[in-house]
Amino acid sequence: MNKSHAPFARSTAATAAAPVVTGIETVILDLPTIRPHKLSVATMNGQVLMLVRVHCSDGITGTGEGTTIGGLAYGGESPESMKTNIDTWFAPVMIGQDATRVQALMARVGQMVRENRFAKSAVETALLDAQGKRLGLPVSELLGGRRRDRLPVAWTLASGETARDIAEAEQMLDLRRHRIFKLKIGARGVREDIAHVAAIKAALGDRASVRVDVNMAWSEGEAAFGMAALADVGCELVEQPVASTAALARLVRRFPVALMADEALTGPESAFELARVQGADVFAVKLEQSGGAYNAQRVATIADAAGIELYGGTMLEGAVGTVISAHTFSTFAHLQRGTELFGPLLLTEEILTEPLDYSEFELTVPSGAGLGVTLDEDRVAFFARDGIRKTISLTGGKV
Ligand SMILES: O=C(O)C[C@H]1C=CC(=O)O1
Ligand SMILES: [Mn+2]
Repeated sequence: MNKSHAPFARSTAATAAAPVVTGIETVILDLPTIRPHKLSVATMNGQVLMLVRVHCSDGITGTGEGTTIGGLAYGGESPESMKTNIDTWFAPVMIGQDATRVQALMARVGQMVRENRFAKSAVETALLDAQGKRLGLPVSELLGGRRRDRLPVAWTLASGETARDIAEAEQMLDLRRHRIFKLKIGARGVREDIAHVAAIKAALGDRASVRVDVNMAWSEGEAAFGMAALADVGCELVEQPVASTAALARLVRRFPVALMADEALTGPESAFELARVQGADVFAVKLEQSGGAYNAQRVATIADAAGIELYGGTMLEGAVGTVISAHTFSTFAHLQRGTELFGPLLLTEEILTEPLDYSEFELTVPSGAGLGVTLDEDRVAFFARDGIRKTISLTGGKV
């Protein structure tokens, strides 16, 4: 080997100096939501989080999260499959490896685990959290450096009832928490949905921006009719009305309303294809869908190069998944459409020792080392599946 390359030739295997991964733990949490959340693909009556902890030989532990929407209703992974796959397949590949070389270690995982973007995102988050704590730096700085400390946050109106959605939007405006609203449509007929959007936009007027997410429920014909009608009632953006990229490309720019890709966007390759066929005005970038923070940054770079706008999406993650997304979106060169990082606010329970700061329509990106948040271990133990709560209910409170 050429000696001059020696410093860069270190494998991910353990060296005397570098801390290594010593253990990986996973846990599933079942958390209640403030109300049912109705999407065209599923109605969520609670949220399930998979937390992963990566322990390292220097005593540092990093935490990551894997979360889905409606179990398997949205994609090929569930919190339970992530837990099984991390325990069974990721852990043996990672244990004993240099914990400080996050990208090299994730490449090693990638050689042994072909798919499983969500689980990879969770594990990469934990490695980044640990490395940030080790270096005393926020994860945003490991990702190239934040460009902003605060992110605008949209709220999703998805109670399924127009009047209740309007009341909820008014409450959010009063609290100065959200002024961008995403309406979940597609479960009902197109005309009924348009009337729903029109009523909400008419009630909120210029005080708020209104967008919709169809979650692929429409045919191309319904989408053509629906997008024209949505433009007429003052909706400014339509998210993933149809499933296919080819159909998105036929719909884009035909109507005076922006078209955003979500489900069609599953990482850099699909981002490149969407850009190539000019299939969207906006990308909803999600860390889990992209396969982690670095891949989300690659998606954002492709969008920038193609003149596509960016929106920071969510898989309705809890605090940990939300915060890694916030760190990553804070590094994007452009974030024209803001974010929807409201996941923790949909849950009735706080699992951090200090809640995230949502104020003045924005979320503050934490500035402490690593993710910059601390889990409340008692709460985690309480909500763990098969954990304390179950023990209490089985024993009638006598533990
Ligand atoms: O965008 C989605 O499809 C999923 C998610 C994001 C916000 C929300 O309410 O649901
Ligand atoms: Mn969506």
